[in-house]
Amino acid sequence: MNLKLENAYKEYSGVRVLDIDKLEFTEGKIYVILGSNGSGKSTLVNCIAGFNSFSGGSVLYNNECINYKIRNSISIMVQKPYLFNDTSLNNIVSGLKFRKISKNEIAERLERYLSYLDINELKHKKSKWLSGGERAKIALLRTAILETDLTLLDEPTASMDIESTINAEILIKSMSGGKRTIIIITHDVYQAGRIADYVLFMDKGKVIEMGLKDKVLKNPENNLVKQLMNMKI
Ligand SMILES: Nc1ncnc2c1ncn2[C@@H]1O[C@H](COP(=O)(O)OP(=O)(O)OP(=O)(O)O)[C@@H](O)[C@H]1O
Repeated sequence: MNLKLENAYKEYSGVRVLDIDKLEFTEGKIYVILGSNGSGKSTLVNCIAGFNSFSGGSVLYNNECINYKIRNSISIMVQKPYLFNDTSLNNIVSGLKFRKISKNEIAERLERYLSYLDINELKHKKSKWLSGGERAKIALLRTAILETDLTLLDEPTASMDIESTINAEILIKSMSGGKRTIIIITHDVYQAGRIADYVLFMDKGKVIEMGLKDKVLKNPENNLVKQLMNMKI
């Protein structure tokens, strides 16, 4: 898959909160988006996924405008995931059932994906009883199991404990193996170092730095990114 944005922007009441000159995402790579609060990270992924809409500009997926058919190739775990009032397991497979995936295929994917995150005790629990980190694990599995060509993850591990975070990262890396592309938002620079191929840095709606992980994290060009990287503890 290839996703190209050009002059894509989002405005609320005339105020531009997202302003992308040119941005391209390519097949089989993990892109990590870092940046300050309110810099437009969620707006960007929500607009790509169709949860929100760009106010203008060009957004091409494999050289086509994003339409209903293409949306099936894109999945998103939003920042505050909504879980259905059902068991964890039913939440995880809900998207697959909606897409009419066969029972055998669902069983095979469940076995594969549940091996990454230990949710044995949560499987039959109703979502309303889950803790914040537990909800995040179910929401991540529900998104990952769809195996879409493009997966967008908005701070997927923000509420997870240390072990779950590392396991989630192993899952995320396995998802990208081969052709799938992952765009993930995080505030954890070390997480970016562990999983990214490319890192993007956003500020005030703009991408102020983008490049290979080592370049952006160790030798950035933008002054703000330089300052922030020097603040790392
Ligand atoms: N519906 C809305 N109406 C007006 N402003 C909005 C709306 N939704 C988002 N914004 C503004 O758009 C800007 C970008 O928000 P966004 O959620 O994309 O930031 P973010 O980089 O994901 O932040 P965080 O790191 O805090 O999650 C913010 O200033 C926010 O207040």
